[in-house]
Parts: sequence; C-alpha cells; structure tokens
Amino acid sequence: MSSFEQFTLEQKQQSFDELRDVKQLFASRSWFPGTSGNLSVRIGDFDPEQFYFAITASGKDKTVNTPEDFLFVDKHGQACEKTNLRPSAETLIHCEIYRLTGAGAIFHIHSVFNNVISEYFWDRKSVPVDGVELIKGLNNWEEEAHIEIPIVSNFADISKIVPEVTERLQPGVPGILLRKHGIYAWGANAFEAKRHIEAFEFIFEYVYRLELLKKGMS
Ligand SMILES: CSCCC(=O)C(=O)COP(=O)(O)O
Ligand SMILES: [Zn+2]
Repeated sequence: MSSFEQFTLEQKQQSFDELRDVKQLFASRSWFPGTSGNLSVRIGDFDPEQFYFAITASGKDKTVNTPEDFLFVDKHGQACEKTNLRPSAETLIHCEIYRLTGAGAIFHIHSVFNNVISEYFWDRKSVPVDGVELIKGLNNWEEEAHIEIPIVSNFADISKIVPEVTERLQPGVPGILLRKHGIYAWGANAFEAKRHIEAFEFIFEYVYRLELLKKGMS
C-alpha cells in the first residue's frame, strides 16, 4: 500500500498550483460567494485502500491567494502533514466521491442557479435535462440525451449527507446537487472536472430560464 511520504515536494507543489489556478478562475466568475465552495485534486494513483488529495482549507476567502490555502488529506479526510489548517468542512463528501468514482479532481461551487434549481426540483429528487447540447460537455455524446442530475438533502452535519451521496450517484452523470447548497462535479483530472462544472452551470441556467418561459414569466 502506498504512503504519503512517496510524493516529492515538486509533486505536492504541482497539486497546489493546479488548485490555485482553478481557484483564481472560479473566483473571477464569482463562484465562491461568502467563502463558500471547495476544490480538491488527487495526488498519485487511485487505490481504494489508500489515496490522498489536496483540498482547500476551510473558511478561507477563496477570492484571495495566501500561502495557507491548501493541505493534503488521506482517504479518511485526515491531514497528511502537520498543519494548523483545517481541511474543508465538506471534506467527507470529497472522500466519498473519490472512493466511489476514482476521480482525479472534485470541484464544489455555490451559485444562485444551482441553488434555485435544486429547490425547484427537490420533490422529484433530480433535475431532468433533455437534449441540451452541453450534455456533451459531460462526456455523453448520445443524440438527444436525457439525463437526471441527482439532488440530495443538505444537513449541517456533513456526515449525514454522505450516505445519500453513496446511494444517489448516477453512472454517467459526474455531478450531484445538494439541496439549496451547491453542485459537486468531478472528473478524471482538473481539466475534466472544470469542463463538467461549467457544463452543469450552463444547464442549470438553461433549465431555470426555460421553466420561467414556460410559465410566461421571463
Ligand atoms: C459560508 S459557506 C458554508 C460552507 C460551505 O458550504 C462551503 O462550501 C465552504 O466550506 P469550507 O469549509 O470548504 O470553506
Ligand atoms: Zn458548500
């Protein structure tokens, strides 16, 4: 079984650099209101028995860069190195998504569109999406694809959200909505996770505007 000590300083710095680039880009899009959101990238190969990832520290203003923005945790969400930083309060959700999918990166943002849509479709526990071109951004190339984006409960106690994530993850849908909270999207690497979160946000705005038009409320 691998241990965290195998990773070089350069490898660790590369993970932090990757997170910093995504953090800056998402901040420029106002995707981290009120210190919300968290980002992680896995380091090394995926082994369900043991894996490690870099994650944003909890409660930080993600629109600014400091030398203390990220830390490494193991598959249980425990810090790998001595640090005063606390990993994201939502680290356990990242741990579970890595365990279930073997993803290489997981990004979480709060937006008005993802919050409104999660509440609007809460009764059916998923967001139906029909034939929108940007579904291809989720790597689904089917003609007129139909997808259902799962919505799970939001609890202050994050450990209570995890079993719903386990139960509701949809094969072929690299994201999950937390009710009135935000979207988690993941991919094989940071490039793919970014593409997925962008596709989801486009889809949420599309669905929102279409529902308004249907009601004659544009
Ligand atoms: C003020 S946002 C509430 C917490 C949250 O939903 C979030 O995404 C940020 O939490 P973190 O501990 O990762 O800073
Ligand atoms: Zn959140």
